[in-house]
Amino acid sequence: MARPSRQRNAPSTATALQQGLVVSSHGRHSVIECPDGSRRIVHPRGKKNQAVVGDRIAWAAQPEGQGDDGTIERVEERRNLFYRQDEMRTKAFAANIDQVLVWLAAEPEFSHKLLARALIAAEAAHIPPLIVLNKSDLGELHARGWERLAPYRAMGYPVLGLSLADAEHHPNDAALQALRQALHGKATLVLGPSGTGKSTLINWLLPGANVQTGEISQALNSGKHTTTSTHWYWIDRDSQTAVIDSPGFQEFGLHHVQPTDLASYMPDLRQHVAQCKFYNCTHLHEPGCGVLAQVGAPLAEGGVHPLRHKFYAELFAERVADERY
Ligand SMILES: Nc1nc2c(ncn2[C@@H]2O[C@H](COP(=O)(O)OP(=O)(O)OP(=O)(O)O)[C@@H](O)[C@H]2O)c(=O)[nH]1
Ligand SMILES: [Zn+2]
Repeated sequence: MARPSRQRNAPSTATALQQGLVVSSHGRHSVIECPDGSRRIVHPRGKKNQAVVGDRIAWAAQPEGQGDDGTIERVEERRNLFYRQDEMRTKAFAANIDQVLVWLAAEPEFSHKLLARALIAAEAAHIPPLIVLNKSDLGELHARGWERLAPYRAMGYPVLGLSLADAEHHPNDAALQALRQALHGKATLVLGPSGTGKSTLINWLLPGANVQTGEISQALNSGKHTTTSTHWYWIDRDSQTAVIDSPGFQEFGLHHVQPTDLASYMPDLRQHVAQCKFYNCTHLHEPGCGVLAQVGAPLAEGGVHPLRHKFYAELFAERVADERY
């Protein structure tokens, strides 16, 4: 029996709202996990889908006869949101996460700039980062990458070196165990360049992960395997530990970070700011600047690596230039 058409867009006050966790997102559609573990597709009432992976949402079932998809009625308040932003748009990675794992490898060689930008975005969102350098089986190349990470270790970020090659045959490997330990009980967003082993990581943590996303994502992507969307994977039976993978990126805009806040999101600079003579010091040229005084000093003694200060100055200039327009 046909229903009156006005019901189509009527708010669903009659239907009790249900809770769901957004586990993947595909443009206008999101896949949610319900408290009973079942999954279903939901979409917003309006054009734009505000929900991102990791969001808790309240959703309503469609009136009978109007399909299985639910509608997103409310996105619950977020604990945090990890995102990047350029002039054009904001690109959210995930909400409500406990840490950001920047996943790098001996090869391809990582970019300091992208790493530094991702770390600043994490600091700005108050989400603790950790760094992994994969492919330690590549010897010399790995040693070089490890050396390039020295400033990040010195500024206090946890950095793990490991190899996922043949990982399933080395369950007692100390570094792999340390990684599992770091992930335990948390929701971790994994972020990193292409070719570093992120898919290998998910498959090691969760053999058969592709199967788990199976049916619904195939329906939404017309069967082609996609790495262009973000997925939330529970890696334990109790749904306490999750990893979230995300598509790679070439740019990491920080339009949401004020130039004068930058130093407070860079731990190596931050530790010296209190020594600056002027309260509004930009740490670029001022006399009596606590940061400039440490540029080139040994890292072990709290020194600021010259490349880090150069990066800071460039990013500062970039952000100031953005604000002029
Ligand atoms: N030598 C070595 N190779 C590895 C290791 N981990 C992964 N690989 C290889 O690196 C290549 C890239 O791994 P993927 O897991 O596809 O990398 P990804 O980060 O998911 O890359 P995209 O899918 O392009 O985003 C594959 O050939 C893996 O077999 C490792 O620890 N050592
Ligand atoms: Zn200063």
